[in-house]
Amino acid sequence: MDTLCITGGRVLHPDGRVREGDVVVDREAGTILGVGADEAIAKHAADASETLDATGGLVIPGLVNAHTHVSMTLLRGYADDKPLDAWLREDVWPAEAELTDDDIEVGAELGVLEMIRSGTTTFADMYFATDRVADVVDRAGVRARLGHGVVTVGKSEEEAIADVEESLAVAADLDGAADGRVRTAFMPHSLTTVAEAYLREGIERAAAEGVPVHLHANETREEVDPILGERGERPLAYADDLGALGEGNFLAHCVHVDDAEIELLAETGTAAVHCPASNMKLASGMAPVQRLREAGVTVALGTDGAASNNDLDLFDEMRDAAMVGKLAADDASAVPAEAVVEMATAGGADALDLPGGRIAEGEAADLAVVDLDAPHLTPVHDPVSHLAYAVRGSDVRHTVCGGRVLMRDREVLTLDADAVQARAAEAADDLVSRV
Ligand SMILES: N[C@@H](CCSC[C@H]1O[C@@H](n2cnc3c(=O)[nH]cnc32)[C@H](O)[C@@H]1O)C(=O)O
Ligand SMILES: [Zn+2]
Repeated sequence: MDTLCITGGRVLHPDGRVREGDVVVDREAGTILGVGADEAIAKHAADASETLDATGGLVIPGLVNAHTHVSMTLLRGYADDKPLDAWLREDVWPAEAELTDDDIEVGAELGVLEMIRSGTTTFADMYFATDRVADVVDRAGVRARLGHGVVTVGKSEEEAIADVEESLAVAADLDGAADGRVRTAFMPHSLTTVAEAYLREGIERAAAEGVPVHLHANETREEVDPILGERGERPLAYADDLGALGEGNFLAHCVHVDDAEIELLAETGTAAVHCPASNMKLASGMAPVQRLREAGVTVALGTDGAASNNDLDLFDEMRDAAMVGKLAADDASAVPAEAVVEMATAGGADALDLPGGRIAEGEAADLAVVDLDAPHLTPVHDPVSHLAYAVRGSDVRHTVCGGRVLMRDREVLTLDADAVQARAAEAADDLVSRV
């Protein structure tokens, strides 16, 4: 059998425990054959076609970045220190109006490169030129749920309809691309940037095709108040009425949600993607992560775009989520280390309804090996604590997705890192000069 064996390290199991052992992967199926230290595993390890050394390291599920705009890497550091509305209208949207499809592809390459180098194997992306992002996912070997973001405010009826149609068409056409590693969703930007008629029709048609829905929701007070004022109902009651809540659907942010809205998410099986760095940087607010989890809502983590973060390192998100979660709950025991690790792994895979997120027999072989042999990670009282509070993306030694090694000893094998960086820097300079 064609196997990959990750040997000599410790393994993070789905129950949150860490044990010494090897992970054996069926490279053809892309799934995990076995985990542990018994004789059968040892025999597999001896016969492996390919081996990754995890000595002194910790094998974890590949991380899941459940909300980003990956090509926004080109706008990293372009506009900082503004609230969401002004940031979008004054800086981001004018720059995005100048983006070419080639720019989007180059930005996606840069973002995916950064994610592979920090142990992320799976992401959800809302942007445009989605076919170009899908090409990058294909080449780079990662997994993604992709969609075309719809905005109708400020557009003619014709343009608005075209945007909705594009999002539905992209969801139908790209689903299953990259040998099934690309899945799709219908992605209206938010409840305030897409007019009701378009939301209603688009969501209904997506649901009829079994296509999931992803949007920004309850991110800022400025977004909640108009809905409350004009409709006399909370945004998630409106979202429910539109059919946007349900199993397989996932909402970014959920910062300003009240108890009834949390209950709605839980009842309908809608997942929330917490983006703590973006929420802090744009001063959007603090999401009630502890309360969401206690209510039984699936909570995942997202970086949001690199222009509001400003990186795509999920280890930062884990740390930020734990820190701001405690502050928001006024309770140091809220959002503990094991919770953020779960959110970045199994929670993300569940929210996106994609394989991965758990190291166990039969699961997708999406893995990262974290090197624990570093001054900032010494001593190791509790590896899970380190994952949440001390590990950085640059501590990731190897990254594997679907049984394929994407990074070995910090060398990315599927993308030419130097060329990607050079192309992206040039494209970003060009872009800014056109704005
Ligand atoms: N087809 C749309 C594009 C929507 S893509 C998704 C959009 O979300 C924007 N975005 C990035 N981060 C955030 C955020 O935190 N909240 C809301 N929007 C964001 C991003 O810049 C991009 O314009 C159009 O023609 O404008
Ligand atoms: Zn976003």
